[in-house]
Amino acid sequence: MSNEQPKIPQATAKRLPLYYRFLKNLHASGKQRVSSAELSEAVKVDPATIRRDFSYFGALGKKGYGYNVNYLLSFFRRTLEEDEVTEVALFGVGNLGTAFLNYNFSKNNNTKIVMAFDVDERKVGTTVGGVPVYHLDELEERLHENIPVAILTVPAAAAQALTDRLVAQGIKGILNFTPARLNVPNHIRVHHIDLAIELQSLVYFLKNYPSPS
Ligand SMILES: NC(=O)c1ccc[n+]([C@@H]2O[C@H](COP(=O)([O-])OP(=O)(O)OC[C@H]3O[C@@H](n4cnc5c(N)ncnc54)[C@H](O)[C@@H]3O)[C@@H](O)[C@H]2O)c1
Repeated sequence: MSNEQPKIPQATAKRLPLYYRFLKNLHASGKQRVSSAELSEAVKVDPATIRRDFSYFGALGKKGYGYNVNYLLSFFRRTLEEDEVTEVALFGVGNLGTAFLNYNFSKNNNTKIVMAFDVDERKVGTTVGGVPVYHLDELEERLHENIPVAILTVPAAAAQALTDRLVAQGIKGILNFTPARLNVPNHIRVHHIDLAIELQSLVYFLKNYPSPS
């Protein structure tokens, strides 16, 4: 995809996400155009640098008009590959898993849960939030290399054995909502979200570091 794009200097490329975020906000507020002076004020980059940066994108601002916000946004989206969706599999369609399936991540994100697994026969074969639920026995058959991420919302006791199977299947990242600490090879990334610990830590900070006002 990036083959068709002009080569952008690294310093310019680093500023892209900054411009992009600001332009998304502008677009959301209904603005159609923006001047380099306005952009400069918002992202704290001088207008000359902005004009040079934007000339790499083929966006030549018109005097007295500025830049077309839609044009810039579509350029940034292509360049930052935001259109590319990462597919995710979810394991454990219980209280938490069901909530995640019903919450459509893809609305404001570039990830999408495309399949779910459970061991409960009452759940297997159903569709939750538009996502099909398969039996865990079908993991090796269904999970393919285009699904690099797994969300674990199974009971803690089932988490490690499941993780071993996911690793054998070539998973790259795991978002772990169970309290179990997972053992994985170094090349696999695990993000652990422990709501009980987060809540405890919030309460601790409220008690020990009350706000100054
Ligand atoms: N519910 C919460 O608010 C909450 C909050 C924080 C963390 N957690 C953690 O998230 C996990 C899920 O919690 P929950 O409340 O949704 O539990 P739950 O009991 O409602 O759901 C667990 C689901 O996993 C399925 N399951 C069991 N073994 C499995 C396996 N090997 N493979 C696939 N599916 C399997 C069960 O059939 C069930 O549908 C737990 O580890 C829990 O500690 C839950």
